[in-house]
Amino acid sequence: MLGRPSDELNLTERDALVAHHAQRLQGLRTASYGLLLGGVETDEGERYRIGRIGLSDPDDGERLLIDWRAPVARPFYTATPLHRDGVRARRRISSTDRTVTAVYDEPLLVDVDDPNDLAGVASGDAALMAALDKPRTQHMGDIVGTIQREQDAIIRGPLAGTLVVQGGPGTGKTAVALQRAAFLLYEHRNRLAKSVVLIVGPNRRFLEYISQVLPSLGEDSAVLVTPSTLLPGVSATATEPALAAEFKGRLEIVDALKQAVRGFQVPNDGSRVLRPAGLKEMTLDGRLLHRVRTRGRSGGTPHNAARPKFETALLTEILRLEDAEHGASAMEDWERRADWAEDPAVQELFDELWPLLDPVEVVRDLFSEPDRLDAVLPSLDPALRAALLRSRDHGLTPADIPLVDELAELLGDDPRPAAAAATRARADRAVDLAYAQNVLDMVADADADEDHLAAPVSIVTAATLADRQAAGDGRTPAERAMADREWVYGHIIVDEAQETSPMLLRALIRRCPSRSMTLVGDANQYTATDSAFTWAGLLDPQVPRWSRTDLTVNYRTPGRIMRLATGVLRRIDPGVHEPTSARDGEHEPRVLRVPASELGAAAARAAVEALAESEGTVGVIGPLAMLGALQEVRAAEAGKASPSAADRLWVGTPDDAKGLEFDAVVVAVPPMPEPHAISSATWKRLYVALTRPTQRLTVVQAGDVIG
Ligand SMILES: Nc1ncnc2c1ncn2[C@@H]1O[C@H](COP(=O)(O)OP(=O)(O)OP(=O)(O)O)[C@@H](O)[C@H]1O
Repeated sequence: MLGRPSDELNLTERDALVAHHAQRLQGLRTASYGLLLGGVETDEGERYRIGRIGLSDPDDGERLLIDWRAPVARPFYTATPLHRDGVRARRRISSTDRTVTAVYDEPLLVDVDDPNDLAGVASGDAALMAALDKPRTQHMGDIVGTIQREQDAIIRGPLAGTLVVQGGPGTGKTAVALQRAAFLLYEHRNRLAKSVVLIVGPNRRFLEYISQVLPSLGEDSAVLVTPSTLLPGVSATATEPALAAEFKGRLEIVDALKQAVRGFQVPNDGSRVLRPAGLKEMTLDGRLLHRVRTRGRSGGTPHNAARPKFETALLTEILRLEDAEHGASAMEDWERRADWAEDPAVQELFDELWPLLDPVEVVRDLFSEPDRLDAVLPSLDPALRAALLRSRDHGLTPADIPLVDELAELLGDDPRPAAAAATRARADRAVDLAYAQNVLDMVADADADEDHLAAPVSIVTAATLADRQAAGDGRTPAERAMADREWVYGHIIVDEAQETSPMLLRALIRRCPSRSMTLVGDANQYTATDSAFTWAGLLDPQVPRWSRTDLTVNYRTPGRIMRLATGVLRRIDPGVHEPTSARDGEHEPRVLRVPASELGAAAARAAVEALAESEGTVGVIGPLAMLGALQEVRAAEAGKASPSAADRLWVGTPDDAKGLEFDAVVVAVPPMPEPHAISSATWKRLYVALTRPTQRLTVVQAGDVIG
């Protein structure tokens, strides 16, 4: 078969089978936690049980469980007494791991004017309330049992096009975005399992926080990155002034980068003297070099890929000079070119006049060499210029990453090894694809007798298997996507999307040119600059058509706390509409005023109290300057009575806290200027901090800006 030695074939077949079944088993195991979500009874008396995955009886093929994403499961989420969708009763089941903890029955065929009937309907809310009141852990849970109607419409929205989901804090944007990823992977499995969904979150802690959601829904064809880790092999660990970051995020920088690359192509600084081995020296004058540069640039080939074109042009000029000096040569042109190309002096000239460039190095050069920066951005404001310039060994910042990506495009690959490798890869791929199809046919035969295990994880296709085959190391499509800068994803989800700069959006569109994207975020949580954020401002220049849906119910922050938080937001926008809290909560927020010198100690005391008050998570949110002291509380707690205390305590800045939530939150507010002098980004950071709790809030402030 396909000319492979039979031993190798058997081994690979066995590997493919083992990998396939191991993946299926893992999916079934994961789905078995909280497997049964509930069910519906239709007007015709039919009953459907809804589950995390679909299952059929192996003996008679009867459907035992319907996958929550199947169209017939939809009324489980959307039916209400007013819009029953043919359903007369619903049952929701809550469970912890494999134990059922509560059953909520909800008749929908009711007289909505009869209070007795409505009592039954309220038990649907009880399931939601129970879910909202559950203590939080370090990992976000899925909401598959209690998705609300307005959320369901977003989750099941079409794959094509760009969808913006705008919603205030706690409206479930992250939860909905992840459920949507799981839905799309189910609905468009053939396409997305291969092409993979990219999920972009604000920071590493956030990715860790959401990391369990997709696996718990049986999905693994997703890659999770932050804007700092978007590019394989490059990561941004340094920071820079907001002024510089904002400027680098503008689309205008693309022209500057193009100019910067041109700055490396045959510098316009006079003539060069070539000293070939054993021959008379030769002067390459400015006009000649100009011609060579023009030919190298012709056709708009990326810089590195254009190097052979430049070399050919330079050699043509050298031959011409040689002919002029010594008369026409008897040797063939190609022989003479080959001879010259091997001369070390010529090679040195190639490297000097058209160096092969690395995108990271170009970024380093551009922002550490004042002359280079001035050449491409001649009339920069002095403060901005100072903010952009840094030492050459300064680390990359998140705003540099889209620039590195842009430069990678402008530079192209090193042409020499790549050309040969690409041809080889194409030939190998054809063989691997045919081979993988054979293995799959065999797996399908082996599966015929266990059809009931409707695969909860990605179905292995010939291309997928071929991909792993070609990679030679059993990597999944997600792993391959993560390692490939040029991977084109099937769909992109961006969380905290209000922080996306135009340049980052450009880099993301490059990874999904069809613009099949879901962007979730909140304009009121935009903190990168003091300007107001609008979705149209971000999207219109790069996404011709996009639609927007708003989420309006806050499932996290109790009403009592939300009122305090909204007061803060009204300082910058008196007409702002805050989301309505799903519950009012039981604990009034506490606001304590302390001398500035005692702020750290007071926040630490409040954190210890909060840890004692509940079993849940506690977040301490404060300014960067205070974090060291607060981290010490965290360390001290590790040694105290409750073994879980240190694990339950998190400490960070408002920016770190974006997207996260805690059962209890302590916000430390340092001394502030008069309210009118506080920047809008600072007010928004306070708003982010105050909206993180699910139960309790303590504000410890050195002034009186809160309350
Ligand atoms: N339908 C639901 N059922 C149960 N819990 C829900 C539901 N919708 C949202 N939640 C919960 O509400 C909390 C807030 O959700 P999420 O973090 O997704 O909000 P967000 O809009 O992303 O907030 P922020 O903008 O503040 O980051 C989470 O604990 C989430 O699980």
